[in-house]
Amino acid sequence: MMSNTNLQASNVFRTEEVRKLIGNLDTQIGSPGGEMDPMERSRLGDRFRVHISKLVDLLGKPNVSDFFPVLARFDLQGIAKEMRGVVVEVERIFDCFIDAKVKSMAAGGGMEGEERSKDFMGILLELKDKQLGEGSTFGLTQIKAILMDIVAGGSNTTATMVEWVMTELLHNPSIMQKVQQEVTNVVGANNVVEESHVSKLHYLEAVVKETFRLHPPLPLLVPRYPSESCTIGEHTIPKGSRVFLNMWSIHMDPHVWENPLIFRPERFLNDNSEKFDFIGNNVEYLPFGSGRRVCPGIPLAEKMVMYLLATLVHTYEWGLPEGQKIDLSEKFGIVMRKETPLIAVPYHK
Ligand code: HEM
Repeated sequence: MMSNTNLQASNVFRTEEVRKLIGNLDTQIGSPGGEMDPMERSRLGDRFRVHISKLVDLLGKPNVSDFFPVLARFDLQGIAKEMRGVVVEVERIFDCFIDAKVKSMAAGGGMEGEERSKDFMGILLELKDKQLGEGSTFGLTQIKAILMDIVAGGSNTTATMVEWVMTELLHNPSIMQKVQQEVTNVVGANNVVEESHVSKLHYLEAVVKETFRLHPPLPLLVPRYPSESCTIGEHTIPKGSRVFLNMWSIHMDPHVWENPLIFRPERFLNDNSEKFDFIGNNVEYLPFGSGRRVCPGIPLAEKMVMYLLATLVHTYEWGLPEGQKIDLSEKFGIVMRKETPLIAVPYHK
């Protein structure tokens, strides 16, 4: 699903969404936005965002049952009950999306036929229909489970990272200017950013990498359970124990990073650009994890974050609402979000 060919084929959806966002922002020039039209709010996508955000919050909530499994059946904090409620809502929304996709595929896939059916949902429905051999149990339940993984793993993280990068850019106006200059040089002052420009935006890439270092989106990655007992340094890790890797702390290690608390994208330029990639080759920098559980969504996440940011900084000047200051505090959770959401004001250039 994340192959170059498939991502290329789904480019049209990303472009459509980014253009829609710009259309929306054009109506909010000079205002902090945030207030959504009630009709908009009731749309499926908005409901979906609320539920996914709640689901991610619940996943990261400290649960006494994790420490005393014998208490799990009592669900003392009501987390399991609340989670079941959210999952039912999300499943209902998936059902609507699946129905709509089945109808559109039956009708020939819409405007560009083949091309338009090449989104994730289209690929999964095709797999279901292909009957993956004797005894295959790949049905709607499995499709919904995969969608849950992909959407929960992909949407909140991507949105959170765009918000963190914009926060750092507003906090560092000279870096914002350099990014804008780079995008203008590559794209042209009067042209619109296309996804194909993204690979040429090296300074923006360094800004994104530095933001991932300072604000790793999954600060503890996903937990590991060693299948055999092992010894690391002086520590024995018993088989089956739950191991968390604290990437937040590794990304701040002064033995690895000079002045680790300073936002300095230059540390990711030139030779360091390849040394610190996203695919988990360097244990000092793992914003997407590493090994068998490395994030499978890296190619899509990289495209989306870069494309969206390049478009936002190229289309508008940005400021804060009157009298407000940037708040860089983090809110701990499975995804590390901002303590207070960023409210930024777009201005015409
Ligand atoms: C900026 C965006 C994203 C960030 C920072 C991010 C980060 C991560 C990290 C750190 C992990 C855990 C890796 C590990 O523990 O080794 C992970 C897992 C995962 N990510 Fe992402 N991710 C992003 C976007 C996406 C997207 C767009 C998708 C799907 C389209 C996705 C799907 C997943 C899935 C399914 C897993 C679980 C993999 C497994 O447990 O085997 N992610 N992600």
